[in-house]
Amino acid sequence: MAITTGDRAAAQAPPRPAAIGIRDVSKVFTRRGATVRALEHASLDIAPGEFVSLIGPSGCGKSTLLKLIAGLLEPSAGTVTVDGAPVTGPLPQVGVAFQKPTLLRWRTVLDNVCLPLVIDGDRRPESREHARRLLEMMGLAGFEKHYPREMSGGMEQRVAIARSLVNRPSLLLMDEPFGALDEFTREDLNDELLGVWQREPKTVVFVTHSISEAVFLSDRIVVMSARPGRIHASLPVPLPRPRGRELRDDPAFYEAIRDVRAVLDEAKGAGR
Ligand SMILES: Nc1ncnc2c1ncn2[C@@H]1O[C@H](COP(=O)(O)OP(=O)(O)OP(=O)(O)O)[C@@H](O)[C@H]1O
Repeated sequence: MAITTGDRAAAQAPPRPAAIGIRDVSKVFTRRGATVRALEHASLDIAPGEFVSLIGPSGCGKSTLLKLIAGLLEPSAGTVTVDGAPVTGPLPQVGVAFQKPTLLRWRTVLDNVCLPLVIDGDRRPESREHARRLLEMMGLAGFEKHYPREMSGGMEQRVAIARSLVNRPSLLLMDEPFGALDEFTREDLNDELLGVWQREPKTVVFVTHSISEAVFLSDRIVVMSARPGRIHASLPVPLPRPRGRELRDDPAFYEAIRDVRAVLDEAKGAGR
């Protein structure tokens, strides 16, 4: 099931209307008189419900692209739309999860998950119940009253993911959320994330440095090249769903990893 150049071209145009539209977007940073072209002429459509990973060499603009979609940065040129409307700031339908879980030490696990509800002024008991259910889905039933200091790194990250989902975002942006975790914990969390995504379908954009993680999770992998950051290829992942841990022993999984690695090597060359 090799990924061909034809697939790459076809993947540029998903059949459904876009949840995210990135049109000829460039981002230039200026710091102490120096200019960094972080992203140049990036165009990409992401369909509703699609799980897309961004992968590429360090500094190729993955986080920048994610922050542009999140409304945390403004493009220097081009437009970013979410659900058809131009992004001008953070949006209520967008959840974000970053590499550091950044939990509030003085709040319990459940109160950390409920923080976005407090910010939204949502005091409904059913919303708090939803927070409990998310903790359960993330394998943390019984830990509601614990404090972050009593949790491991992997458990803290599970809490952060439950928090990012609590106000039922239709779009979830994740920037290397499992990058600091050991491989076993990362695989467990990949399984749990897919479980939640299958139960509560939503569009996900996921930044990672791990090819196997990107293949396991994604419908499509967008490979970026560096200096300046550009979109090099868009690769559909030809593996059926639902995906469970047995997939990690499947030769088709390794074949897909090999194909993505080859394109990533090509992208690294393109950036030099
Ligand atoms: N706020 C900023 N000010 C100046 N330069 C920035 C800023 N944010 C990012 N950059 C630069 O833009 C480029 C792209 O950065 P970005 O963090 O998007 O890359 P990345 O692909 O996510 O990197 P990594 O894989 O290492 O996390 C880098 O050269 C970085 O130094």
